[in-house]
Amino acid sequence: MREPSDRLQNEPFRRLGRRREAAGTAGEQRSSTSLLEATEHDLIIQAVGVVKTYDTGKIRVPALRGIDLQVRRGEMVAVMGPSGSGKTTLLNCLSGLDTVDAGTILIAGRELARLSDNERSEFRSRHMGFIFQLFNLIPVLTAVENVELPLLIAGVKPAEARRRAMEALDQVGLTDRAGHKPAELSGGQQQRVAIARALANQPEIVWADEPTGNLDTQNAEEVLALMRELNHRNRQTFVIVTHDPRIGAACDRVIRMQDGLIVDDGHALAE
Ligand SMILES: Nc1ncnc2c1ncn2[C@@H]1O[C@H](COP(=O)(O)OP(=O)(O)OP(=O)(O)O)[C@@H](O)[C@H]1O
Repeated sequence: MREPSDRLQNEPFRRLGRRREAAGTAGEQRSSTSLLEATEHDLIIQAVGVVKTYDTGKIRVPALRGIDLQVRRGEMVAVMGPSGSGKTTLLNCLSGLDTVDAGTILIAGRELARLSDNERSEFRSRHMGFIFQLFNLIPVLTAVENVELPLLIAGVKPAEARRRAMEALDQVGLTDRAGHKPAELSGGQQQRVAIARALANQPEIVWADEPTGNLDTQNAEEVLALMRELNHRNRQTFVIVTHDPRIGAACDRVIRMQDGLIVDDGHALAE
């Protein structure tokens, strides 16, 4: 899992380490504590100087213009900001779905950019879960088949994949809908299946891009409550891109973006 040799390899991360040493405290406590109290092991996301520019041939769009960010294990953070401010790009870059032009990103101590495509995919399937606005369920498969598919692809034996998929459906309260296809489920139920799929491999970190964007108010509230409960119960880290202020209010902190920059990392009060 974690490769100590991958960690703290460059100066910005070493500086961060020294700041924490100077603070001299270990930290199992969450939220109101500042980053200075976090141990290196506590930080599941460390990003320094991340730059991403889309080059469409005709125009160059500077989507991320120098992002520094740290997220602690078990935190639930919202990424908010105006349309086009770079939220989805940030999520895609942090999770290794997209490449960056400059800067360094460590996830659970690993620098994904240094891995081969296969290693990166394997790392993602072992350590990360993804939840998208449009659920991205496969229509011809039942709920349980949708949940177990990534496990089968990751090489988990069928019986074990089915057991874990049913357990994940149980966690999201959908055991009785395991045999239903997506079209036979409500939008909120479909998103809960997608959450079960994201959780089935027990990832350390869950990335969600507008998870309630396609849901009515009641379903959105249920999905939010579910994510919060799972975050508390399993101590999984959630990074949620959202326009929904209720999600922001329910998270441990809100990271605000504007024009490709983080203009507020939500730690101002704590530091
Ligand atoms: N594949 C792409 N090619 C070119 N430009 C892109 C691409 N993807 C995003 N962009 C541009 O990069 C900038 C950041 O986009 P991004 O989708 O990250 O913003 P966002 O904050 O998630 O927006 P929204 O809230 O509308 O989803 C925008 O100016 C967008 O037009």
